[in-house]
Amino acid sequence: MLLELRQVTKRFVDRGGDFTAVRDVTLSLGEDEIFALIGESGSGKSTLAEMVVGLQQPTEGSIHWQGEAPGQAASRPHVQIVFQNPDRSMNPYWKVRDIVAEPLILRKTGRAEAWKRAGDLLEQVRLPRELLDRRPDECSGGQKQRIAIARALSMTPKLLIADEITSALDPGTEREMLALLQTLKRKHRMAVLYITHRLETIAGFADRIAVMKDGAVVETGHTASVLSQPQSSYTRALLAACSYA
Ligand SMILES: Nc1ncnc2c1ncn2[C@@H]1O[C@H](COP(=O)(O)OP(=O)(O)OP(=O)(O)O)[C@@H](O)[C@H]1O
Repeated sequence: MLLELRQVTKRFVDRGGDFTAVRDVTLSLGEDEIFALIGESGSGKSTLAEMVVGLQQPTEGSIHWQGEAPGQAASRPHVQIVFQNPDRSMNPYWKVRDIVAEPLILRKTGRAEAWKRAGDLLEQVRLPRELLDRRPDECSGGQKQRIAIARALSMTPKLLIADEITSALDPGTEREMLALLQTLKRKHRMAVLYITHRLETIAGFADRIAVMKDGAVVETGHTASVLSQPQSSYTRALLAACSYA
């Protein structure tokens, strides 16, 4: 297994009191699988993802990476996250070539080589090299998501986390994005943790899914069996609310 979460809980404490965002979650992710995390807004998906990346620490439980001692405070270039709003991770004044090349330059790749790799990476996410000279506001939302993926790929991740990356895209662009993620997963032999509130998007895409409600995983299994024979009443309700009804 690439990654294991064992009884992970995250509690936030503020003036309003205690709030448990993630509750006793145990999950594992294989080396080249697409794992979808499904749940309504506020169910704890992003908090879980942030713990996997290391942006948040679990209050209880532990996260184990293959080949890494538990709790080892390593920087993790091998896990990259792409967010719903690509503008969050892009400097609006920079050209696309600098946005995609930045992680490489920070890791001491020479500028000329990093720019060349930026062009290759754009091709991998099926964008024309002409985009290298544009700024983010001259690109569409779907193009910006692909640019964010290209930048993440520059770190050759073992795990790519996609947090609601298709939520703002039209259905056709969303389908293209999912097909692209499948191709990239195979080419780069990486795992994908795909986070969404839309159960209807993951049939034929994700290998396994976990359904979250109020911070807890209420059901997990192979996508086809969860969709055809949901065990939890909550999953059944989600299915009934979308086109599987
Ligand atoms: N830093 C924080 N302090 C206090 N509460 C937080 C913090 N971060 C998240 N929460 C709360 O934890 C809960 C889970 O949030 P989270 O963003 O993980 O949900 P989500 O399923 O990703 O939702 P969405 O799809 O809307 O992004 C929410 O109720 C949120 O308000």
